[in-house]
Amino acid sequence: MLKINLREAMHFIDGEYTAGSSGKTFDNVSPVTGRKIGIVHEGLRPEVDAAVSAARAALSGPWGYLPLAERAALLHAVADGITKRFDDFLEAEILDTGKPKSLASHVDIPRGAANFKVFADLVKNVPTESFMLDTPDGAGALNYGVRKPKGVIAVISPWNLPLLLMTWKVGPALASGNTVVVKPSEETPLTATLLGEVMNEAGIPKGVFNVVHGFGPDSAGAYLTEHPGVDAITFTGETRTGEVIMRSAAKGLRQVSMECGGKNAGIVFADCDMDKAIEGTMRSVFANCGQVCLGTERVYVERPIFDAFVARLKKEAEGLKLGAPEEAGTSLGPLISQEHREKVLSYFELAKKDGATIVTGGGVPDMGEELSGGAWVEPTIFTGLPESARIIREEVFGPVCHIAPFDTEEEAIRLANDTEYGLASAVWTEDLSRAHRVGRKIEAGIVWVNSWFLRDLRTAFGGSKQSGIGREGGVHGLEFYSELTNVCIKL
Ligand SMILES: NC(=O)c1ccc[n+]([C@@H]2O[C@H](COP(=O)([O-])OP(=O)(O)OC[C@H]3O[C@@H](n4cnc5c(N)ncnc54)[C@H](O)[C@@H]3O)[C@@H](O)[C@H]2O)c1
Ligand SMILES: O=C/C=C/C=C(\O)C(=O)O
Repeated sequence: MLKINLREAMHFIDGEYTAGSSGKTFDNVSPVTGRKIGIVHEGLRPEVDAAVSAARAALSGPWGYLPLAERAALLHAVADGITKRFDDFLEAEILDTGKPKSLASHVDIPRGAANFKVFADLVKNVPTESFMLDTPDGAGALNYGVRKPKGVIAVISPWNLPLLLMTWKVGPALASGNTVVVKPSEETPLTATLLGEVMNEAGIPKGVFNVVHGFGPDSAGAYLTEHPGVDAITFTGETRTGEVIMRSAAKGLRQVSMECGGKNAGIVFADCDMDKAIEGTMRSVFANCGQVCLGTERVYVERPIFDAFVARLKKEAEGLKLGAPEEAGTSLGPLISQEHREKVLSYFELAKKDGATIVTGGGVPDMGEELSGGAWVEPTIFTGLPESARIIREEVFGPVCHIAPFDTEEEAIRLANDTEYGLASAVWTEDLSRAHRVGRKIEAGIVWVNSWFLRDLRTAFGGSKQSGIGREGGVHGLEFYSELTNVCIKL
């Protein structure tokens, strides 16, 4: 089935794969073994120029004239194409990330398809506003809103859920009639590359979907976000990168959507269902080796159940099976890279220096000869740190949490909110009134009660404070990806 070569990731520009003209490449390295698995062509200004030109031209080509129902049907064909090529996407995603096959096949790839279906359906069914205005002559005027595409959208995406997070933006952008230039993370180029093939197979006109590979600064990412031919930028990644991109977007007053970092709290009340709280907290701390922006890095547990909770989480964490993606029973893969492992391990060292109690983990596991070059770390739990410790304040993005006790509901809310981030939170309680009370008081874009990462794509998604700007998902995504014109007709 696979026509493209996963060992040589090319740009996808104007419906064609191309190595570009920069002549520069970089290595794609397996996080599982540390070995080179292929090369990636690096895009510089000429490649970005070509992709943006193709995307601009496509706006006034057949894509620009398609009736909405046909555009939606094409996006369904893209979703079906992903599903048909499920194994190819799985292979590509696993090669890049090293995540367990079970995780990628249940979360990443199905969501890649869903992100096209949901927004294709939504765009057909969302109304726009309409107001009748009284006028002195008594005849009145009719106002109604018309949604139009914004134009060329730059999509800058990260490495942790590469297909899921890229299509989460490309789906609504295309559903709204835009064209896109995607700059996937340099760590994970493959599923975006493969998507080009699916776009062609589905019949998406050339130039509508483009991919340029490369890094951020002085590379494809910076050149794309600075490009005057880009009308809006949607970004997922670190808060500090978001700041740089906002500066680029200021030139020409281009709109941004920012989905950035988090330092999310889990709050476990003594009245919780302990089994649910343990299962959910395990996932929220360790899923994808802790590399989920919505993940819990701070757990606050009501004092009467603190010791029991810590003991159970430790037991579960020690039962996780680290291993290669295809190995049966693997529940935890490696981190994305050696560089990221250095960062995570440096936080472990800081925690130890600050006097943390190591409940479990805290180091590098022995994975045997074959996997010794991979970016492995032990699932880790700390307790006993003051709230001022850096590992409690800064996003680590690894398989680690700190657990602290609390005594009152007010204290738990204060602790959860005591952060410069505001992305997500998970609250564990069987008390319905408390769930509502606490849910509203958490300063975050998303609060889950008795669940985590339970996604309904019609809902608003995004972060408050330094976790982001704006909301995507459902109609909120369509707001960002379209330009609303009010037509006022004097009757
Ligand atoms: N809020 C969310 O929905 C969400 C989702 C996933 C990840 N994240 C966050 O993403 C981070 C992890 O991802 P990452 O390490 O890939 O983030 P990152 O900010 O390092 O990189 C994200 C993307 O930005 C590009 N980039 C970097 N510098 C750039 C520049 N100057 N100009 C243009 N592009 C540039 C990168 O090449 C990459 O494609 C974490 O902070 C995590 O919390 C947030
Ligand atoms: O790592 C962050 C996960 C983000 C998830 C989404 O953007 C989503 O589920 O739409």
